Amino acid sequence: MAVYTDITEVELGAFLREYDLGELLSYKGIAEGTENSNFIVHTGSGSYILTLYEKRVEKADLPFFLGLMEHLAKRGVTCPLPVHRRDGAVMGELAGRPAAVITFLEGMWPRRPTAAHCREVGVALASMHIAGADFALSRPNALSIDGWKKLWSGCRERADEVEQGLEAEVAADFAALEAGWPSDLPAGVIHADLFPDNVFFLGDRLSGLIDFYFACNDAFAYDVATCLNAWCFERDHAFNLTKGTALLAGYQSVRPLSPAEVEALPLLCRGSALRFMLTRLYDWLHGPDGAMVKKRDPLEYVRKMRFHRQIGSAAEYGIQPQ
Ligand SMILES: Nc1ncnc2c1ncn2[C@@H]1O[C@H](COP(=O)(O)OP(=O)(O)OP(=O)(O)O)[C@@H](O)[C@H]1O
Ligand SMILES: N[C@@H](CCO)C(=O)O
Repeated sequence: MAVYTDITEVELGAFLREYDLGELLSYKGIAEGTENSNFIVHTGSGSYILTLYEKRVEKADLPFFLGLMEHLAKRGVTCPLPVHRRDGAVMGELAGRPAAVITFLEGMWPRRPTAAHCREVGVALASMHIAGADFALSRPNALSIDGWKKLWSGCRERADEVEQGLEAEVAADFAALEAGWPSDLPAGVIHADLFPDNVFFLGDRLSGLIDFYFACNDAFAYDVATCLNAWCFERDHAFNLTKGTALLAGYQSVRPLSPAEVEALPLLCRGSALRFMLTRLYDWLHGPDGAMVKKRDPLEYVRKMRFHRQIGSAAEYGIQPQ
């Protein structure tokens, strides 16, 4: 998170009067994250997270995101619960933004993920995929190939400012991905942004998942690909096979991947790397430059795109025969 939109104590006090949370004791902006404005709020009844939804979140999608958290929590996936207002609604408006209050999850995200963390994430991801099966709402993935193209058209001309030759490199990737992108893999509700900073641990035990604001309906194996990218590379950009093996084994201990999913994995990893490279590149070139916003490096994901281009089969990620 970040803080793009600031709020006053008076505004927040008035907003919280719509809830049954007791009096406002204190609140503070949270520096982490990039997408929305988040505050930790302490009231007479406990601690909560207040989120003001910023540019990438459509107000019309909030019932999907907030309803999904409630649905998953009821099925045993630990995640924040949206707090209902006195009138039953789960969202309101604050400082001109759609806003919601969710419960505070204990735990810390792992700054240096280990293979043990990766295994737990694999288990949690597969459990989420299964728990989402009977969620009544659906939402197409706005950041699949068409969405990538829109981002690309907004930064293509300036891509070479970030890395010489990037424009041509990405154009070639688009061609390969469009030609081979699978459309018939097992699909359902996916998290779509399950990076280490969205997974909390208490010691070695996973204590919860947060940040469902990219969740959507898409191929389950695409979510696995996103996690391989986010969890299994080292700071020197090398893929860590032990971590890949652990993540995939954890996932498959709950939901085995089909042969078609395994075969598609290298292309899905490549596509997911392009997706995160593009949102990072877009933000790199277009701001935001507001207070408490840390820009993420697009080149980290350019390196991952290059890695996946030379992968021959999913065995190189550590997939074990089931
Ligand atoms: N339910 C929660 N319980 C405890 N802390 C939370 C909770 N939700 C968010 N946070 C804190 O706020 C930070 C940012 O939250 P979140 O990841 O949802 O923001 P974001 O702007 O959507 O970020 P991202 O860049 O990951 O998309 C988290 O890293 C965590 O420190
Ligand atoms: N997880 C994303 C940012 C939030 O969507 C990234 O690291 O680029």
